[in-house]
Amino acid sequence: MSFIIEDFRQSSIDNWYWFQEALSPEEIELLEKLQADIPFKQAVINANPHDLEEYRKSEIKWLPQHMDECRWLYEKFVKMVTEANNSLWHFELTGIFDDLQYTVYHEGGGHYDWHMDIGSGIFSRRKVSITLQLSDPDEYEGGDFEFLLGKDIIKLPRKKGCAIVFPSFFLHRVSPVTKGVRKSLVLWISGQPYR
Ligand SMILES: O=C(O)CCC(=O)C(=O)O
Ligand SMILES: [Fe+2]
Repeated sequence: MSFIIEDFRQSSIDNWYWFQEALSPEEIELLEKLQADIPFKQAVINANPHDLEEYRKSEIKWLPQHMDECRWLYEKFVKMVTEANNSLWHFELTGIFDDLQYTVYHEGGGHYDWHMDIGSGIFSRRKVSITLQLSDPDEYEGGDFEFLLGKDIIKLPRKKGCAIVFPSFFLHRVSPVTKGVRKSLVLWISGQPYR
């Protein structure tokens, strides 16, 4: 009789991780100066492009990986994702396929409906997502970043400068902003399709 020896390492795939102060107020100020020179792009979604406005209403711009001034930001994000991944999931992560996304949701319906960050084609490489709150909770109403886990809606922390790290297959949304403006910084860490 022979036995197959497997590595039965456990993975907490239904759990997330967060950092209370991922960026300091001074670092956020620096980032805001950096992004001011970059133009906004039309946001695309991988769900139903016909419902663009209905599904997602936000302004986005990309902070390029190759821009030297952005390097410190990428380093911080990679460090956070590595810590989260080593603690919870143990996914094979190999790189960053998309640039850092700077996102703005305006009063009067700025939102992003329930979605996963993975999809077919190039989106199948996203494995871990990280979102960083760039706005003071007092500056806006609504605009909650939420997970749908089973039938529970989980509201994530709103504190300016905190970051939430989660598997890219989590269903998540940004509820409509009813007052003020909410901003976020999002990055996806990639690898071969999940393993
Ligand atoms: O704005 C956020 O915090 C999250 C945005 C998001 O889920 C996305 O761009 O995929
Ligand atoms: Fe997302």
